[in-house]
Amino acid sequence: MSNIYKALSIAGTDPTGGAGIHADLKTFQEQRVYGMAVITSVVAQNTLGVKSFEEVSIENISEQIDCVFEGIIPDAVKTGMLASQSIIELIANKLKKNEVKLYVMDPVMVAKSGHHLLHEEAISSLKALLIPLATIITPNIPEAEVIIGKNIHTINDMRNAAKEIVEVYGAKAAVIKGGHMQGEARDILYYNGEIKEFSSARYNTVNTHGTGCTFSAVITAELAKNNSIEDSVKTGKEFISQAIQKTLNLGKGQGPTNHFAYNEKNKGY
Ligand SMILES: Nc1ncnc2c1ncn2[C@@H]1O[C@H](COP(=O)(O)OP(=O)(O)O)[C@@H](O)[C@H]1O
Ligand SMILES: Cc1ncc(COP(=O)(O)O)c(N)n1
Repeated sequence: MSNIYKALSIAGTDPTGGAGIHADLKTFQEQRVYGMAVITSVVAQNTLGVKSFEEVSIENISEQIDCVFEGIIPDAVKTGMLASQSIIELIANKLKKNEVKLYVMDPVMVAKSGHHLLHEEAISSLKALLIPLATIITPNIPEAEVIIGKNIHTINDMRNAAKEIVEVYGAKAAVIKGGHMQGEARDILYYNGEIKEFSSARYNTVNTHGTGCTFSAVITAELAKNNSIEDSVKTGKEFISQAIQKTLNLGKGQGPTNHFAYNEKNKGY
């Protein structure tokens, strides 16, 4: 058997399997990376929206993380829904203590259904404590606006935001996702002083629940396999475009994406 690469997701749950930890583990598996998960928050949600969530205690999250690092050291770590300031503080300490070198930060703030998944007062610690640790941060447009405190209307605004998040807030790379714009779905990467763009057609579907989770999980899996930041984003974009285009049409509201589609196209299974 070839080398086994391992990835860890630290995030919230989705019992219907479209977003959060569930989407991340499916994605790691599709990308042939051994998947692990630490749960920060148990969310009651489905394709119609979020009903409620309960945060896991700090003590328990801390022990979950210690259990992972005691036994199986991940090659890359991603974070998704972190819910509170104290969880953010804990995760920042654990990432530092365990000398995590490849860290993908999906700064989850508000679900597509409109429900807040991060307490407002936690945003300043997210910026101060986690962004400087990130190998790459993957905000959507509303999240990037909150981070930089400016509105984003154009592709040029997206380029400036990606640059600012790296140069001012301290991430190594930033990719601003264009799912919330009109026209082509264009994502903008700023890394190493350069802007790179990744585009696809915009598919006319409501089934985009968990797109950001899945996209950042692909990037995490690809980084875990020692791929470059740019190649990892490119694969993330190809994976998510297929997953949106070949919709599964599940649920009564905003359905999940199709995690099978990328490998069905590329590997024939
Ligand atoms: N309707 C769509 N058609 C094609 N790509 C899309 C569509 N919606 C989102 N994407 C892509 O999915 C990824 C996730 O983007 P986005 O929806 O902005 O993230 P989030 O789930 O965090 O809000 C990005 O690569 C984005 O360009
Ligand atoms: C646990 C969890 N994490 C993240 C999202 C965001 O996904 P989306 O914005 O597509 O609803 C979510 N709904 N649930």
